[in-house]
Amino acid sequence: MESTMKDLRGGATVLDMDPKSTVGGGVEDVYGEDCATEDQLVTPWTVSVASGYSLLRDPRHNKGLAFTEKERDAHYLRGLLPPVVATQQLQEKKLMHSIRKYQLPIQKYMAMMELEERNERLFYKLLIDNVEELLPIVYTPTVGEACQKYGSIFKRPQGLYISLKEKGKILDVLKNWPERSIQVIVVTDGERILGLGDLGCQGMGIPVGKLALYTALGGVRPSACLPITIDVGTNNEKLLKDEFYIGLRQRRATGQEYAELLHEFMTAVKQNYGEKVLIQFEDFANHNAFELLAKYGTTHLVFNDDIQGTASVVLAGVIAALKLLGGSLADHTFLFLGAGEAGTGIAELIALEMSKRSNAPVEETRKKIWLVDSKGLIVSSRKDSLQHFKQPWAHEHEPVNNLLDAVKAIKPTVLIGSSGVGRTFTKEVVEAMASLNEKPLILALSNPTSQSECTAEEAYTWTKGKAIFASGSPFDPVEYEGKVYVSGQANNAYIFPGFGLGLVISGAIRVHDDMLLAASEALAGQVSEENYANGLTYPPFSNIRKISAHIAANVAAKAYELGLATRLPRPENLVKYAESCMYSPVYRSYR
Ligand SMILES: O=C([O-])CC(=O)C(=O)O
Ligand SMILES: [Mg+2]
Repeated sequence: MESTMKDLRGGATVLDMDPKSTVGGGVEDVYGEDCATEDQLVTPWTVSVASGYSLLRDPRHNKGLAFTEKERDAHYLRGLLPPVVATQQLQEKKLMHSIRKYQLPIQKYMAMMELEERNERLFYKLLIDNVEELLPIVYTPTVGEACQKYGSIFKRPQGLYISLKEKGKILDVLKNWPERSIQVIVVTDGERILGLGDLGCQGMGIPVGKLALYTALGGVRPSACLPITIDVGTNNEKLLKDEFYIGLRQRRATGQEYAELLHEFMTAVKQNYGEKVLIQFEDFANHNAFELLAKYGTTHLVFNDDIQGTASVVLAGVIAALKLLGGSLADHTFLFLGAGEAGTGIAELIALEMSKRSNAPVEETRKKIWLVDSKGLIVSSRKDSLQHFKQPWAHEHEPVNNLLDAVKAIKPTVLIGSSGVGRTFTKEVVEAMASLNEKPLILALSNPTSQSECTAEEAYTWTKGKAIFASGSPFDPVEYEGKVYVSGQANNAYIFPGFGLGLVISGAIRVHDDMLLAASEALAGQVSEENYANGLTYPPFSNIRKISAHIAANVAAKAYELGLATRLPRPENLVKYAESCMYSPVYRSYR
């Protein structure tokens, strides 16, 4: 490869990245990015940038003060930067210092988004090195607030907007995106953003946040990630009346009009990116979420994070919790508050795992699992009026019309909140769980924090420290009677980055339920004795890249076993292979 080439006519510069460079980079970094993408990369090492000035404004390549003297000479940067040359470590220190000075999480969020727009590698360096501190900023819960305020926060487009106006032209819209070799798309239609409801076009914050985690936690390179918001209108009256609303000002299209737009989108994605691009559905309302997954699950590589990702992370926590609770999976009785995507998705995956472990048909194992919705316990006498996804859970029982009575009647060992409605695990409900169980397992999954079924403090104080508790949004440690309780975060962020990486590195063409079980087993396997000793059923996020590599390896192994993997030959050591494929945010040096 030639060293730096310059087109003297326009002062243009060609960034010829040194694949063996160790100056701020490393062999692992450079080869790492390549191996996950071999057959899809169209722009390998050489990238044209118009001038030194535009190099500084290109977030993918900008290094700010970290450009070396040699690079400043070679790439027309002389005089465009102050004299000092800083290391990436120093830049990181400076930025963390200034982010920590902000009082409000939303200010930190905006500072992080600005950084992503200015210097992508530095953004990921911060996020990876400070994951426990910054995850609640770029992701749940702050991302929820960011979506609510997206109209005023929004500065530059961070993904693709496909609205009803683009009907008939979606393929052309996809071609407007600058990157060609996309591996993961996260798409929302904004109808059920976390537990915050219909935020229409402002839901874009969610695919952007999820994909930042794909890169930081799962190592999928940023240029292979594409956030998409499909705008079919919104039924949120407040947004419809807001003069600054950024989306289509109409009520949601439904029925055939909706289905046709989604179908055009799904077809265009496959046509433009091939059949190995992963399409992750995120925060769709129940009816569309189930329908899209069923409709496209057999023709596309699709994954619904709220149904399948949440199910896999909760199953992992339950498997891990068996060490603390005792008994086998089938010895436990589960009660859910919420029978939507998350609730029924989790219930089905637990029933499936129970069936595999105890060699019983899934129709039998489902009977260990009960769901409560807004009308009370789901029982057989309600069957005819139930939506199809609730019907498998309509067991024989007399009607029970509230959660507290359901707890008393069913006597669950595990209570799971997935309703999207906050403060529904009342003191009476939690106390009832504690009176029934030596160690009640209580999972308050709804997001963001305002929608959590109860707080960590409530769970520990109301059970007098007996509960094993985890929540979808993070809570600080709680002190109760002189002891500190640290709760786990049962959030699909543990699963989807590694799960997606596993699909990508194996070249999988379909998602299979057994891959979800494989991901759960891998995550549960990462909980250490020390974590258990602290009452934790999830490992800390500080180890997430190692965790993701294990999840990816298990998922890829399952893809090979099921004949769904296309990348051959199968690497022998899949954990090592997954690790070697992960994006590193360390700067590259330019010759
Ligand atoms: O985004 C999160 O934190 C988890 C999730 O998918 C949801 O709540 O919809
Ligand atoms: Mg979600």
